[in-house]
Amino acid sequence: MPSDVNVKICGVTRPQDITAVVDAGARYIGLNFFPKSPRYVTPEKAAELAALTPEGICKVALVVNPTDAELDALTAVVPIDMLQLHGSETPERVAEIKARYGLPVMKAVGVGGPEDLAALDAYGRVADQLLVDTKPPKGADLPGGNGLAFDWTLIAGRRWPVPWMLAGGLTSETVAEAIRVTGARQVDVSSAVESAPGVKDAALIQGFCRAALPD
Ligand SMILES: O=C(O)c1ccccc1NCC(=O)[C@H](O)[C@H](O)COP(=O)(O)O
Repeated sequence: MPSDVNVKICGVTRPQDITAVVDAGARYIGLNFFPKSPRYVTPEKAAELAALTPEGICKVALVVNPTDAELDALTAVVPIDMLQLHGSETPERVAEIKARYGLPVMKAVGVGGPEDLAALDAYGRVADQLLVDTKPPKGADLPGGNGLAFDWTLIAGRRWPVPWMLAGGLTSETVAEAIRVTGARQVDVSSAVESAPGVKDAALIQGFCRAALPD
């Protein structure tokens, strides 16, 4: 197991989730501002969670095709460290948001097949990080957080000029293999560390991080 793996626990909603993330050794938390998500938090709730998050844990704001007004309102209230764009934002919009807010931007790209790999190369030239996630199935309610994995061999050996994070259906049973196949140094999880949609489970978070992080 590589010694420099980082874990992102996405979709924290309660103070005890922050404690679980810290105790498990994860380095990122995802604050979900997508209203249709069971992990959605208001900016006010997110500000409370951010205040409980120690230095050294990266606070990532997850948004989907946000307007400038939405980002203005969010960043005025929540002290975030990174924006995660999880919609159909173009590379030009990514650059625009980076310039306007002066925050690092992680662009999520859905992978379903080899036809999706060119987008990773394009966003890898403008975003600060990539989130390599599973492309949502047709008709899915959510653009992410579906608990579905993609074929990791599609990205085996591929590299981009920016750090990247593997996501999509990872579990404590599969994350070590996913890291081995893809060479990922950062991994992201939401569904598999929940006891119910939107309810993070400390034991599952611990188990996932134990499986992903070196001894
Ligand atoms: O998690 C959500 O509900 C969500 C909703 C809308 C856009 C993105 C969303 N999640 C993005 C993430 O970064 C997830 O952690 C990632 O897609 C992996 O989720 P999972 O497959 O459930 O581990």
